[in-house]
Amino acid sequence: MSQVIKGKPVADKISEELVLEIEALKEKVIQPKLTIVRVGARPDDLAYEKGALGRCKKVGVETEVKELPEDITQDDFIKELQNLNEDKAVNGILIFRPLPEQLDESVIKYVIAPEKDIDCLSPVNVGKMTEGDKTGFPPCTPTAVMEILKFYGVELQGKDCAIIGASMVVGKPTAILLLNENATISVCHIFTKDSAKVARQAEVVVVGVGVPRLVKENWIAEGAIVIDVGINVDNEGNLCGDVDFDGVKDKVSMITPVPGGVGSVTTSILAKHVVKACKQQNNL
Ligand SMILES: NC(=O)C1=CN([C@@H]2O[C@H](COP(=O)(O)OP(=O)(O)OC[C@H]3O[C@@H](n4cnc5c(N)ncnc54)[C@H](OP(=O)(O)O)[C@@H]3O)[C@@H](O)[C@H]2O)C=CC1
Ligand SMILES: Nc1nc(=O)c2c([nH]1)NC[C@@H]1CN(c3ccc(C(=O)N[C@@H](CCC(=O)O)C(=O)O)cc3)C=[N+]21
Repeated sequence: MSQVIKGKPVADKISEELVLEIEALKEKVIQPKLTIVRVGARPDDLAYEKGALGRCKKVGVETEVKELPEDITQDDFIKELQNLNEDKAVNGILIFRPLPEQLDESVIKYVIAPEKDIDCLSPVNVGKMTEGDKTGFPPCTPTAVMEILKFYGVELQGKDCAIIGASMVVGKPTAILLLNENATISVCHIFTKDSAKVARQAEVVVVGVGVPRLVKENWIAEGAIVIDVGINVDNEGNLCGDVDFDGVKDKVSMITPVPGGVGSVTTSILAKHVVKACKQQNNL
């Protein structure tokens, strides 16, 4: 029996908890605030921004979007970021990635204040995540993957997991978070000889590659659990994942849909991280 595991119940549960936490903060006259830094207007960034602003409003996190020109210089960008680091009213900073070419992420990642870095750009947070230090902020999307697996009762200890895609926003951190739950991990990327074979041997498959419906029926073992992180627009203009949902759905035990899966939980995690940052900054 295949179960389509939706993001909404997971997102709703997180949001309900956040509403209570934020009410308690407001009684102390503390207002959590997220600032989004967007350079230019990539459709991907705008889609995430829309979801993020909507979710934050719903739970009571204040938001601000710093929209910067596509051709902003590295020096000007760093000045803007330093202002946000110093602004006491700002608890969380989300910088949309990838940044345009003239901006050097390898420098910028050391500028963002780690305690405000709610999507794991800073090496401090990458290190904390790797060590399993819960005071840090792992990236929101991989955290959403973990929350979905937890919500639907998937036991990870000792499980064989395959991750298809190895970016710093999705694949690599997901591998680390699964490893921290004592799963056994294989990570596939563009140089992997046979990703389908690796996926076929796994009990849990997490996919984040950005290729519409790449993962077909012959990639998936009978009864596997499939988490599809991809958000793509296909040739007909429809939103679709990196997994051929219709092709694999009868073979799996659980699968996330797109839309309505991981993407809908990511924004709740974002709001949750802002509240966590706010509490830490107020020594609560
Ligand atoms: N649900 C959500 O909230 C979010 C969804 N996304 C979605 O997730 C997807 C991935 O995003 P992102 O990680 O940023 O993308 P990137 O392009 O940064 O990374 C894609 C990764 O997949 C690998 N890859 C590409 N093609 C293949 C292939 N045929 N076989 C195996 N590996 C492959 C790449 O390998 P290499 O590096 O070697 O080229 C790379 O590691 C996109 O659809 C994006 O829209 C992204 C963020 C949040
Ligand atoms: N630092 C950084 N972190 C990111 O995680 C990141 C990024 N930069 N840059 C852009 C990409 C793209 N991305 C999306 C997330 C959600 C939707 C999305 O459509 N969300 C819908 C739900 C979609 C669904 O239901 O599956 C919503 O929130 O309402 C789209 C795109 C994040 N990214």
